[in-house]
Amino acid sequence: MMADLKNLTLSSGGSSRYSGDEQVQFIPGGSHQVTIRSPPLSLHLENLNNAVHGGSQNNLHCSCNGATSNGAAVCTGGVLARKVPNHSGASPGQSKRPAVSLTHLPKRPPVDVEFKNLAYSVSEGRKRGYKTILKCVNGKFRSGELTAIMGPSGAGKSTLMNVLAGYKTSHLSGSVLINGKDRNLRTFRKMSCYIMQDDRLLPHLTVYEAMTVSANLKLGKDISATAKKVVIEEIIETLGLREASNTQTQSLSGGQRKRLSIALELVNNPPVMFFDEPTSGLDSSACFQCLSLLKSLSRGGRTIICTIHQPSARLFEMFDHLYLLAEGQCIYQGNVGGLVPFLSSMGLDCPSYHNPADYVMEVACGEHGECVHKLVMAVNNGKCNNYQHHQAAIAAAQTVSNDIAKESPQEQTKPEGVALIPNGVAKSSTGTTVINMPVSCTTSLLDSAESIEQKVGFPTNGWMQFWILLKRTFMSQIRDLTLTKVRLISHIIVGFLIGAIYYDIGNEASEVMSNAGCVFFTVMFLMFTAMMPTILTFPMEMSVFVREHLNYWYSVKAFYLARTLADLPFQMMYSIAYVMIVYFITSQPLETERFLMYLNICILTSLVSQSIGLLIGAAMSVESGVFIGPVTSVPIILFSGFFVNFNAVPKYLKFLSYVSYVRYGFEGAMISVYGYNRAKLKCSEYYCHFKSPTKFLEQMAMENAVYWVDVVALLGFLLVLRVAVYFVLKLKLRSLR
Ligand SMILES: Nc1ncnc2c1ncn2[C@@H]1O[C@H](COP(=O)(O)OP(=O)(O)OP(=O)(O)O)[C@@H](O)[C@H]1O
Repeated sequence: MMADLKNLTLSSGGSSRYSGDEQVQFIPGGSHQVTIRSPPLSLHLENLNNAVHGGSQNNLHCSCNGATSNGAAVCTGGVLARKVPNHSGASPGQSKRPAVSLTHLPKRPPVDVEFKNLAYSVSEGRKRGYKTILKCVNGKFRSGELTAIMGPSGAGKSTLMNVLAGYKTSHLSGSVLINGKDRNLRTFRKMSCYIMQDDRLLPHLTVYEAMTVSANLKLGKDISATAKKVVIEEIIETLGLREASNTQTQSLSGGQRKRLSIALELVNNPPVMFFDEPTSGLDSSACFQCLSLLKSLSRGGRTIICTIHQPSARLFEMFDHLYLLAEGQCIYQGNVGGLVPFLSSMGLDCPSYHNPADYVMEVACGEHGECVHKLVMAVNNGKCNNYQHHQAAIAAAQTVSNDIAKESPQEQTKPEGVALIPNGVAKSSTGTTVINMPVSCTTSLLDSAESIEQKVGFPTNGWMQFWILLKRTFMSQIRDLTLTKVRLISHIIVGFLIGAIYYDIGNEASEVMSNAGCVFFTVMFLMFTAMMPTILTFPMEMSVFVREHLNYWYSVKAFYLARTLADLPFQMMYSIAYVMIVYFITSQPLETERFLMYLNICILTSLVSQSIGLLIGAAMSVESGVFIGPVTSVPIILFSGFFVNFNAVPKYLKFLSYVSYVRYGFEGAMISVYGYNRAKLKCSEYYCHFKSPTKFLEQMAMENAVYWVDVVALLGFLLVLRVAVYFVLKLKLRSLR
């Protein structure tokens, strides 16, 4: 079908106002039908062409020939045929949706990123020393350009991008210059963003809620709520997320997730945007849309840098600038069009009809001989200097326009069954391919008069960050079925089950051992139900935290405090539900004081367990955590005082009893029900050895135990573990550098 499209040439003409009703249908060979929504005439030709085809691969020069009349031109076999009106409900008098453009984003200056003699190594252990990943590379990524960093697997693409984004700072030599000046990492991190390959989003927030959190955190309190709303609306509209704005992120498609990731970062209008493999996991149509969006962003004056593996010829041509790496060295840098001539000049002729991106990857992998060294030398000797400047950059600098692809007003009147995707291609149920042209193109996003020097620090103060994150975490928890409803229900069901098993034994002298088992099970149950879900869920929250923190949304402190506090009421609710059911069904002493003591110790035990879950979740992956969590619990349980009497533990192992927090939980719970001179128990058998609760406590080696000591010990564990988690988070962030 693309071959047929090559002959289609529409030339510009008509009135100066885009009616929103025009469409040209093209039927090559009669089997396919392409509907091209016409753009406003003010649209830059190149942008238009790029947005539709990502370059000139098919030599399709689209402009609007007669497209201003209320009709459609139908081409059969490449010949324009009769125009038919777009009758999909648009009446002449119908009010049109105004073209939406990003006019309300904060003004930012254009930023060029340059690097000189950049070398980066990683330690491979004491014996093996350092491995050099980047070997003295130089380059410059300009504003207004869409730059691709390409190279074979392991060439150092991600490393170069991480270094430029400021995510890797140790074992680094050389310099990174921002608009010709040495990079100040803190200010640079504020003016750039990094969109990772895997879209790390909180699953239970809707698109709009996620955008609101981003705007509240990134725009600060100087901007009013109304202004923030305008920014959010604009971005949602512009990135084609309007229909999904009330959809939870877990239900978004791959392309929508990618666009949301971009939208979240676009809120404060960063002049530099890094993308790690933005097209991975997307189908060819979504890849095209994604790159069209990136290209549009670059045309707004931004510096867009992305790593990409092996783009199709169509996608490859969408890039303005190419930076090729092989074995940690640069083998080409310059505009995309210059690649083939450069390789030719080096005796490497790309065959006709061969994707240059494929060819250069073969070259970089050594499939055409050992030529990497030769290319590196040529680049170092300035042989690619002729291919440095790209027409697009110059055009962008002149127009400084934001031509982010937009839904055309026609979308309001789109035929049923046609899924329109802004700035891209959509398939209708009838097999018609619809290409949406951008309609908004005239907004300056970047202000070169702005200084790149900015205030250091987060956009919002610590308390505000804490408050926003607290609300967000709370909302996420409430909506998380597994985390809240299923946990609550399981606590209630198990509570009744245990109640049924140990029914009415709390005041029975002949059942004291069974009752101790009931108390011990309570502590164990609360321990595992608090720890394991945390081990499973916290790593996912961590990945979102890492992305947002590294993109300078908020501090570690604010995140951690909010996460810790948001969890408290839920954890307490589960424990209260379980303890209330079991306590009363099993007929434990009906004294308020004892009940509150029992409940208090159970809640504390569950909070300590949860802290261990946080520690494990913060320090390691889910796979390791689900093994380490239960395994480390074994000695803790063993020395709890239920299986082995404290007095029976060998002296050299006694310290393990002191570090077993379950011991304090179990001891405190036992004292709550049997301590404090509880009256003699009733005996319904001929002889009951433990009629006196004190005697039973002696048997359990708990006669000298003090309830408040257990409480203080558990509080101590809680405090130490929570502080430890904070430092593990900090260390984790440091280890990423
Ligand atoms: N911490 C590390 N320790 C040892 N080697 C490392 C470390 N980080 C990266 N490397 C190595 O550095 C090289 C470059 O890695 P990088 O991830 O930058 O490659 P890449 O070009 O992005 O590859 P891919 O396309 O497969 O993602 C690889 O050989 C990798 O094994």
